[in-house]
Amino acid sequence: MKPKVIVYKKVDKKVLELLAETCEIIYFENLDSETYPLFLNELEEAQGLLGSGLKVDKELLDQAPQLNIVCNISVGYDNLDLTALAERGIIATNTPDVLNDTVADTIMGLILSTARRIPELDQWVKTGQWESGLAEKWFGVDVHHKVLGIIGMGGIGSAVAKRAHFGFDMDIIYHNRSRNEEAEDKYGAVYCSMEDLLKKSDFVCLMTPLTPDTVNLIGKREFELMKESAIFINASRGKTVDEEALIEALQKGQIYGAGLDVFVQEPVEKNNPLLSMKNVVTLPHIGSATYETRFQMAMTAAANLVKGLQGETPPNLIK
Ligand SMILES: NC(=O)C1=CN([C@@H]2O[C@H](COP(=O)(O)OP(=O)(O)OC[C@H]3O[C@@H](n4cnc5c(N)ncnc54)[C@H](OP(=O)(O)O)[C@@H]3O)[C@@H](O)[C@H]2O)C=CC1
Ligand SMILES: O=CC(=O)O
Repeated sequence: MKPKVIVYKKVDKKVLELLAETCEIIYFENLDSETYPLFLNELEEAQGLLGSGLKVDKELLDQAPQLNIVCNISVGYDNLDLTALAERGIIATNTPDVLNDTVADTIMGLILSTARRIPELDQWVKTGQWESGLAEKWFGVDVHHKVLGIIGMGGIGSAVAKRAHFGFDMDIIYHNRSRNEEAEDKYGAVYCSMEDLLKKSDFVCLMTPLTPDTVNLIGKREFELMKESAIFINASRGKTVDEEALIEALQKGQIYGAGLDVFVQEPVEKNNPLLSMKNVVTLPHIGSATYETRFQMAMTAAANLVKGLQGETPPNLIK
């Protein structure tokens, strides 16, 4: 008998075909108030779970006595309670690397659109306000030849460094808990302390995972250390930043602007002050959201699931 797996996210039919070779699939294109109770019913017998964003905690796992493997269609896995999974002998996987270039493109987009005020000027043109030459008050700031500080020089951070170094002649500085010699060799990235990075960077790009160590990694003190001309970019997770402190730093003019793909609460609350700031560019967590990359991520997750259920070590096992 084929093992039963639940796919709880819309995926390409090729992904379902791959899974169908070895699994019985219960498919929910998304989980909402209507489908969630049905999902819970199926969980009772499920041996595998494939999707993204679902909070997999003790409470959920108590309803999944047959579960062997949880496969995230994402590189981040802060939605998983790894201790609860380990206690039950359930393995988990993610999808690193396949999304690095796409997320790095999104980050470069945030850097450029914040520095050059692209969304603001787009609105200015479309609302018929372009009636004469461009006054200086609409000027932006340069990106090229500036200092880019990357906090979290991993897969995505390195792909950002590559673009910034080769494409924009930027000087790259970075902070991790350990050195990334490959990024140093390839992109001339210079390792520095967090404090130095914050003081020296024209663009501060946060790209760490969300872990107990990185909750509110950037807060009041960190914004105070940044240059007044600094642009802060976050595409990691909303909770790596103290959002109140970010709002305050922007309101006080402690930093020049921010480009944000992630928020503490997603979807972001309509009354979040960040949404009414002209010097803040916001995106709805689209880092990896291209057809090609989401397809690759789902295929990677499916390959992990198949291997795991065959009793082999999946390629992207979370340790
Ligand atoms: N906006 C979006 O759509 C997306 C967001 N993401 C987010 O980006 C995160 C990073 O992804 P990825 O680059 O693949 O991950 P990697 O694991 O490749 O890189 C993470 C980097 O963060 C560093 N890091 C971890 N903890 C700390 C810390 N406490 N202080 C300083 N540096 C730290 C690590 O270095 P070291 O261990 O040496 O400290 C590592 O270099 C994901 O976990 C996810 O949350 C990912 C994809 C899309
Ligand atoms: O946020 C997306 C991810 O892949 O992690």
